[in-house]
Amino acid sequence: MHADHSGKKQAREEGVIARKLMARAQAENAYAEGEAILEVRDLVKHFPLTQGIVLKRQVGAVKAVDGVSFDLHKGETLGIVGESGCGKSTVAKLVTHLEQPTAGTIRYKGEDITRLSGRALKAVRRNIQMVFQDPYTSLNPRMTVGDIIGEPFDIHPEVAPKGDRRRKVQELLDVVGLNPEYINRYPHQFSGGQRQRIGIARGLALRPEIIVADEPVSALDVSVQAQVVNLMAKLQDEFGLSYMFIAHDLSVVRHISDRVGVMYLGKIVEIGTDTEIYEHATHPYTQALLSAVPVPDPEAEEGRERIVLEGDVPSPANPPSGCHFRTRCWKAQHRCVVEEPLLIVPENFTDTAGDEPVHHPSACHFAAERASVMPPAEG
Ligand SMILES: Nc1ncnc2c1ncn2[C@@H]1O[C@H](COP(=O)(O)OP(=O)(O)OP(=O)(O)O)[C@@H](O)[C@H]1O
Repeated sequence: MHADHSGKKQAREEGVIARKLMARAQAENAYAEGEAILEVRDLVKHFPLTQGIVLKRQVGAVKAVDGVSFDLHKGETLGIVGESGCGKSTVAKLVTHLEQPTAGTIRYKGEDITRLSGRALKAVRRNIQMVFQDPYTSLNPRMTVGDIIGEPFDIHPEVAPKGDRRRKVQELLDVVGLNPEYINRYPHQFSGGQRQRIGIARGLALRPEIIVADEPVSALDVSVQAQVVNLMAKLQDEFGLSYMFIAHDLSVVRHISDRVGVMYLGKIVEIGTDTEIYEHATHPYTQALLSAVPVPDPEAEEGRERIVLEGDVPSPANPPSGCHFRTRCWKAQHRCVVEEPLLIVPENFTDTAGDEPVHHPSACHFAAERASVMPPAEG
């Protein structure tokens, strides 16, 4: 009796949150360009490590995401960059509610959406969509392109009533630069770049406000990568989308990102505008990544320093004490072993020319610019 009552109460509350979120999403100008529509604070995801087959015992935890905070502003692209295993995909899954966080909060348009269920979750999911990395495995080979792109309408029939679906799917094909007549074809009949366009069309079907793209171009040839990134930039303008764009190297996100966050072992170690990160990086890890960014002009390449990081990323099940990066850092000192650096704007600190104060946060006790590793500014 009591359980039934609380179940009804929960359903009612979910309904209220769902309606609030839908109403806000529909109020076109409720959120102006540049306002934070997503606020992530102290997000943590630990995956338990267990031993034993019958009686499973927890013997530790993989600290995939270990205290991540950032804002995503309306209409912007936030690039998230870092080596394999640093927790980028897990952040993406937490934001899109494919995983539940161990701790921390996610607010969407001011509303706490961290632990939603039922109708409220459905409403949020409609507005925060994911585009996956691998266009070869993320599309069901037995479904036609029309069915793949139209599948989200099964869950949200209010967006496209049955009789209107074919037209909507054809519109989406057109929007992503594919021939609307291909609606009955199967994924294997398309190239890698075209398949990623199909994935993007599917992500757009419910007219979300936020798209979380997890390495959307990493599986594609370099020549095709630029086309897909350009398409995403065009769609962003057309639909006023906000993107979280995940990649493992800095060169991919440079063209599209307004701001970039650099992740290492479950934490953001530096975050700033594209100019701050690409021209005034102060964290040694960001500098190492920047030094590996290829530049086409051999003259510009001359005199640039290449920082080669020793060893692999340590296991997130057993990260180093203090600063997680210290085991691979040439600046590491005793302080780095005992004191974890906070992600803060370094105090009284100016750029390499000594005239501009540095304004962006960097989680390093010895944050400082190193001009010799920066790739030249984009022309
Ligand atoms: N479901 C899970 N169970 C246990 N460990 C997991 C799970 N998902 C991810 N991990 C671990 O969490 C860490 C972070 O993984 P994640 O996939 O988020 O990293 P990533 O930076 O996206 O790497 P990649 O680019 O290789 O996908 C890794 O050590 C990974 O093995």
